[in-house]
Amino acid sequence: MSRDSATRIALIYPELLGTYGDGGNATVLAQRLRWRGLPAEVIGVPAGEPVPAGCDIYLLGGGEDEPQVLAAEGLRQNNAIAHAVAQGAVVLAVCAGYQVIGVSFPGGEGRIHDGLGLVDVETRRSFEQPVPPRAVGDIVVEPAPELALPLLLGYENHGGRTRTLPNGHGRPLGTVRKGVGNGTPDHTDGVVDGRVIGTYLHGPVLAQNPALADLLLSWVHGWLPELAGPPETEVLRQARLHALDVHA
Ligand SMILES: NC(=O)CC[C@H](N)C(=O)O
Repeated sequence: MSRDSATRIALIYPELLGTYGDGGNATVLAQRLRWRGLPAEVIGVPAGEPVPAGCDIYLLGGGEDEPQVLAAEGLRQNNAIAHAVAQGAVVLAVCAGYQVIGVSFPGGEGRIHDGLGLVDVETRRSFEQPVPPRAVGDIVVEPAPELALPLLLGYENHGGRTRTLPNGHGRPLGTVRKGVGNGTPDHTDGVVDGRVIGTYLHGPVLAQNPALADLLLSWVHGWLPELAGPPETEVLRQARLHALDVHA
């Protein structure tokens, strides 16, 4: 079911959660709507500004430890994103953003900080000894079958490891075929709970994975016309999978 009003895409605190170009996820979503003749509005929300209610999609990107703590403190103040999720909004949160939407995460100084509690995951520097090295490099994830998506490609750069709480809601985004992801013994990456997705895939992830972008958009719009490509994306995806020796 499409609608006439512009789809509103909120890009949260890009100066704190924008280190890895994840703001490109907003560009991809807006462009894939416009290519279908549907209006889109990207609303940048600078740190310290109130998060607008009533957006369709909220995007949080990756960041360094201290900016991540500041972002969580700002967002927790009235937890506008949690209210929006309760109204049906979609959230895509990457890396630091993923950690922030969870229940708790470590700051650079090692102290544990509260997250937004949108998903039942917790992040620590490690759940095992010895503490594993930082996860840096390419990551390929086989999405959970019910998502009906092709392989997800990206890169990761994080120290934290993230696990689902006992009896927590949500399921992993998928199984890691290359890389680290959540860094848990089940070799998963990310979480999906309702319309909220967290993942360790940077890239920006939606540029390399247009099918994931369209999944998020379908949660807003229902059915959407098929939209191929752009063709170079598929060429680059195949080249990357070949270089990583990962087969679909
Ligand atoms: N790339 C990131 O967003 C890093 C997240 C977090 N600061 C960590 O290192 O685990």
